[in-house]
Amino acid sequence: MTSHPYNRQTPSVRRKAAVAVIVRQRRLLVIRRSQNVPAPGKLCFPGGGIQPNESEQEAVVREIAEEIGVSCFPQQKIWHSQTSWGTDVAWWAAEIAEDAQIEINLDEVAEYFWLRPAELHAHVDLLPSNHEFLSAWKAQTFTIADFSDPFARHADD
Ligand SMILES: Nc1nc2c([nH]c(=O)n2[C@@H]2O[C@H](COP(=O)(O)OP(=O)(O)OP(=O)(O)O)[C@@H](O)[C@H]2O)c(=O)[nH]1
Repeated sequence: MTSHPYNRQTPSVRRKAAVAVIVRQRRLLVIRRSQNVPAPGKLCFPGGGIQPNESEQEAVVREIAEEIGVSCFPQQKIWHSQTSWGTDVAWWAAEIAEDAQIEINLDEVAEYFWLRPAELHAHVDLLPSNHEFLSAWKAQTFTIADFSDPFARHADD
């Protein structure tokens, strides 16, 4: 038996999740998970499980409202993966208003940051499945609009 935080899931039930990749000035909106949820203290994108009869976009909108208190606008599905613990994850590029006031829900989120992709990739607390996402982005498996060459040093960094 391993002690993986997601091992509480029944193997026969394939969970589905959707997350929001929100970019501002070449930085990604990242949350640190609270101590009350699985994988406490890990860094990841806002998002969560898709409920029955809910689309991926609807799940993104609901989870972002619940976790960081803002309206979000899913733009494009950029990637899809399956975690080592058997969850299907849909990765959505999404936007929030420039003047959106982020208010985290402390039950679920300990803090939030805007991080460059390279900073996130190197972060010791990054959720393992998000390493795979960043590696796939680096390998240009997918692209994100207005954010080409995400791992290159940039004059504004
Ligand atoms: N929120 C979030 N979940 C992610 C990311 N990457 C990733 O593999 N996941 C996986 O997606 C699944 C849903 O995450 P979650 O634990 O935030 O969802 P949730 O709050 O709805 O959990 P629950 O359905 O048990 O209440 C988990 O298996 C989680 O590990 C990410 O960047 N953000």
